Amino acid sequence: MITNEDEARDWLRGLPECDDAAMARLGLLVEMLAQENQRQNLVSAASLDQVWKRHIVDSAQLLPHVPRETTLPWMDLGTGAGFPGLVIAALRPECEVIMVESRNRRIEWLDCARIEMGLERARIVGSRLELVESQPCSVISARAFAPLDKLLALSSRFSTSDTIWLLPKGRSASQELDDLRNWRHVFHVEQSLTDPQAGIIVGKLAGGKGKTA
Ligand SMILES: C[S@@+](CC[C@H](N)C(=O)[O-])C[C@H]1O[C@@H](n2cnc3c(N)ncnc32)[C@H](O)[C@@H]1O
Repeated sequence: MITNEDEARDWLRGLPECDDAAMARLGLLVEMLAQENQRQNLVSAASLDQVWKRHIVDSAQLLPHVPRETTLPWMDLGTGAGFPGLVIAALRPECEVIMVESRNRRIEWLDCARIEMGLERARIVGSRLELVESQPCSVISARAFAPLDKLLALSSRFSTSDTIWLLPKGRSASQELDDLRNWRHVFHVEQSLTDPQAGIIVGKLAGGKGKTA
């Protein structure tokens, strides 16, 4: 278990994706986030003191659940301050990472951070998710975006039967799975990949799109 910022950075350096350039991109993100947080409330002040552990590692821990050969796009829903989308893009800059965000100031921040970090293949889609054109994605992630049933209803149209859904839910993970209603029989949690400690729900939708709620 990671207890402090040094351990968080050490954990990151252990990832196969985390070379010096990736670490530099993440360092830049942390610096820019601290500055921008004085202008707009991107993350809580308390979590900014532990930004490597609470946000960077919390985002990066999704990567080991995606086989390296997976052909992306990776779509991140409600990216907000950049989590997990910007962290994934910093660690896999060769991949197309699509970040969907609806709030104007956050869209501006995400685009500015993307440019400063040199993430040419990452894309910010500044729109409500409901209005985004459908396209199949290999990975769909969402942190603190919506309860599971609503999240699946909003975004199943981006899923195929191979799409890996990565949903960091923390302590509410098992409760959210218990509360699944409309999607209970089509959303399959890949038990072998479920990490109860981190509270990440890893799953697939049977037949791609499930039942519309
Ligand atoms: C609680 S924040 C979480 C941000 C980030 N994923 C994180 O974990 O730090 C949820 C974000 O989703 C965005 N959002 C909410 N509803 C949305 C929608 N329908 N389409 C796109 N973005 C949305 C909000 O503007 C906000 O930035």
